[in-house]
Amino acid sequence: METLHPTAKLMHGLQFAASKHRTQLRKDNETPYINHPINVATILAVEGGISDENVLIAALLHDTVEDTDTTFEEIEQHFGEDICAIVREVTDDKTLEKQERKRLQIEHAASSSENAKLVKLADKLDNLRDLGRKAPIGWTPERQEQYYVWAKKVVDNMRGTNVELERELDEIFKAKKLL
Ligand SMILES: Nc1nc2c(ncn2[C@@H]2O[C@H](COP(=O)(O)OP(=O)(O)O)[C@@H](OP(=O)(O)OP(=O)(O)O)[C@H]2O)c(=O)[nH]1
Ligand SMILES: [Mn+2]
Repeated sequence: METLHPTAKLMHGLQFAASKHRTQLRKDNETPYINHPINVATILAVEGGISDENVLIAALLHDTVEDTDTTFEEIEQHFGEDICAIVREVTDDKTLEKQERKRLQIEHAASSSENAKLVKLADKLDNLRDLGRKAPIGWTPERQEQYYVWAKKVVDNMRGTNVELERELDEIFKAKKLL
């Protein structure tokens, strides 16, 4: 793995994530799940101006452990400990109650590494954009509103990380009268 050049490593991340998420759809029940990790990495590169491949690859892999059978050992084996550390930081512990998981995201956001904050900001931005386009099946307007309110609390604990991404997030919060 270490011998791969940066673009090859990026392509491997894309392929690994696509393979792991291959059977999954987003909660709109029509979009292939992999679109989301691709969006998160693209937001970082194109909108956030991030060129650090470790961050972009971590973005591609960010939901593999949380939402598929992927283990951190596998990530470390294939992509090394730096990328694995970022993925670890942005992975929720799914054995916890949902309320506790949501609370911990707000808390952990503040003490996260800069790289993990970047991935988390882009993750929130893509999820909020998705929500604005088409809500997940079964989400009531109240549930949608709650997601915006919670996402803002997470984002508020990561301010000062990336001007462009925070500006995009703030436009969304302003439109929802949360800012
Ligand atoms: N807006 C939106 N979200 C969808 C869709 N499909 C899947 N998701 C995922 O749903 C998660 C948010 O749903 P919740 O009910 O709040 O959380 P949960 O899945 O962890 O229980 C996000 O997970 P996450 O990536 O782990 O992010 P986050 O929970 O840290 O924000 C998001 O990626 C979709 O079509 N639209
Ligand atoms: Mn995600």
